[in-house]
Amino acid sequence: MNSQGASVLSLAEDIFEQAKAIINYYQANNLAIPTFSLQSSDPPTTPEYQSLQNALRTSIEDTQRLVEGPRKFLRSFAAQVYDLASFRIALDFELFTIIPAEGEISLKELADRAGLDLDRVSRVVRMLITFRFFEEKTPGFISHSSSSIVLLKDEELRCTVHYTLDELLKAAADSNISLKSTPFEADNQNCPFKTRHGLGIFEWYNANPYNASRFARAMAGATRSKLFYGLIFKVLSYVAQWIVTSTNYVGGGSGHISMTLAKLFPHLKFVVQDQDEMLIEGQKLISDEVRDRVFFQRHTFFDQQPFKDAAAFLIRQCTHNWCDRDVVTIFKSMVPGLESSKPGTPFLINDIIMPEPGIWTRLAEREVRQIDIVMLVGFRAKQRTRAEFLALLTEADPRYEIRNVYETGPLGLLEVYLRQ
Ligand SMILES: C[S@@+](CC[C@H](N)C(=O)[O-])C[C@H]1O[C@@H](n2cnc3c(N)ncnc32)[C@H](O)[C@@H]1O
Repeated sequence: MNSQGASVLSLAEDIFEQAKAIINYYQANNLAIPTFSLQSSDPPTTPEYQSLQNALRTSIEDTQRLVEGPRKFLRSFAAQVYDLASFRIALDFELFTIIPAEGEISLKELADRAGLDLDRVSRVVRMLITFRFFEEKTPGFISHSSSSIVLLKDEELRCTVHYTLDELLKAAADSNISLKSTPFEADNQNCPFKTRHGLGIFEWYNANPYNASRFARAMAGATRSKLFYGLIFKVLSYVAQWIVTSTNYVGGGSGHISMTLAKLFPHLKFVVQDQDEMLIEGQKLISDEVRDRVFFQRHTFFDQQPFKDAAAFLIRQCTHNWCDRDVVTIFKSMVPGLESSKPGTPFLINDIIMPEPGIWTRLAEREVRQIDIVMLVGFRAKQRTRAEFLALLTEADPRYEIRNVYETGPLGLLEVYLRQ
């Protein structure tokens, strides 16, 4: 049935069938069915499970919309500002890490240790309890819930939520000011982040090492995706068969991807190029297992690529930070590196490849469009479709060709070569 003809009852029937399919998946794969207990494990991340999950979430969302109607929806949609304010306070005052993994803490002790008065700590915590973050099983005593404990245990996820609710939320709030002041300019000097913080995002991180370190940890966690490793693995396995040399990773951040890939490909070396702050973070993360095969090099991708004879060049989640004009420069700067490597050296672009509207399911499309708007707020940049990538590559050098596109998941991969 198309969504216009959906009724609450037909949607409820869909929900029942979709929930059964999810339970069948758990049973068929011998997995424990999720509960709200602290021991409950994360849902699977396989494409098959994600498609079942998406279908059920879409039906639940549609049912909720029909039942509450647009007026009530809009009220709670706009009130998310206050939900986020509570979350932000809880993160800034470290409530997620002060509350112990096991047992309870009194609100009084929580307030003392957080350095905030009892009244406001209690109100924030009780607000979050309405979202199943934390529990108050004994009046006045707080414990973790299955939702909040992940923010205690997973530091990278905590960093992701925190930097989003800190520097990015502030910038997002000023989007209108930024776009009204320069409605026809789109680059990182004319973006909401700069309007709010006075500097472009990377200059700001260079000037704010605490935030840069949090951002680097967030990147390491938020983008750790099995699907990504699957895609890169596929292409590097092919490359690694016949070249035993270095893979060059441009804008490689702290080098966490290279470190993981170095473990998967023990005969490959990796050169991670980035700005100072990210490389310092990388030196902290590197383990002895890969120390002799992952190297760091300070390099801006706007300058000509100095690395020669690479097995592959990889740029991951960088082009989305830059406007078209800058991406053309990045692609042009890569040419000397490709020309000084063996013919057929791939240039791998690992980023979201935006779908044309309406091709993906509604929730899957929303997820990548949210990231597209992050790029607008942070950089006045964008996520690009395959056709948009091709146009910029061709403008940079007409010899560029896209030979393969892997776009089975949210993070895609373009396999690009310089035609001989
Ligand atoms: C969104 S992060 C992606 C990091 C990493 N590639 C990953 O996938 O986790 C963008 C990276 O681009 C780097 N960057 C920004 N400007 C750069 C420049 N001019 N040259 C090289 N790297 C740069 C940033 O420091 C940051 O590490």
